[in-house]
Amino acid sequence: MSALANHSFVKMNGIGNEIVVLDLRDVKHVVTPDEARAVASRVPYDQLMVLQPPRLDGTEAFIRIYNNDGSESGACGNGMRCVVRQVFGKTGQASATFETRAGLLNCWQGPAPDLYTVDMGVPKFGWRDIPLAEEFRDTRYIELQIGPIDAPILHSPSVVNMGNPHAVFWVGDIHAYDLERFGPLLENHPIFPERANITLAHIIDRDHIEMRTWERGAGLTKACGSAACATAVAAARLKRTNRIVQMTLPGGELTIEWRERDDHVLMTGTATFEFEGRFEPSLFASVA
Ligand SMILES: N[C@@H](CCC[C@H](N)C(=O)O)C(=O)O
Repeated sequence: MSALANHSFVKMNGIGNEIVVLDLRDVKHVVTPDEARAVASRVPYDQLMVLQPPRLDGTEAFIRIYNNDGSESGACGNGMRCVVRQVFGKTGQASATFETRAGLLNCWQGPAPDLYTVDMGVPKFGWRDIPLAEEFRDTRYIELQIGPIDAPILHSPSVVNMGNPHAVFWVGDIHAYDLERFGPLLENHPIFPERANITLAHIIDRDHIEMRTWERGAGLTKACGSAACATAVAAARLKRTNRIVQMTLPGGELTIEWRERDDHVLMTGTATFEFEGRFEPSLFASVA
């Protein structure tokens, strides 16, 4: 029987990004892609955040992040705020460090009781780090377009790795494009050997950007925290915004700071508890 049978979980959201938090620190089990998909079929989520026993001194947990298609990601900003809220609520801590595939993440209580800040680390811009399938010396804009060659619909995205790959297309109206149609084409474009998260972003002014994202492995979501970080950094890199910006996403607001002194990206926003449940054993009956 699956180790997840009868195990409790918590359903949350990070400004509308649907998150399931599963604390497996007391169980020696690595969730399989089949199990991740089985969970998504019963408790629909964008990301499943699994807490495993800590591997390093001074960390609370090693976090595995699953998309609802069963693939794994190195980063999930909104999911991390949900994990942080759960852990702080249980222990009374006001700060903690977690390990993910992308490295160590320091997290702390934000400037108001319902706000949580995650240090998302240092963005990477090298073409091999994104990763891209071919060399681009300047990743502030890369040559990539969809639509007719002489009248492209979307073109010249900025690319950033924020623990996961992101492409940001700069547009005048984020609602004027069929992201559900173009998202999968761009996510799976051969230029992105590990696929990519695809964002449409509109710079309102030097302190404010609005955006929406088609997520790798999860589809259209109400919010993507790492995409908000990637977009803020890409805009500041183009000198079009300041290093602290307000990000408006379909599900809510995030504040992103690309810290001057060490280039770390700090993401601040809310995390919302929805309900707690327990997995029925039958859910995993046909799972390897
Ligand atoms: N929603 C997340 C990002 C989730 C991971 C992404 N789909 C990927 O595979 O890279 C966030 O808030 O950052």
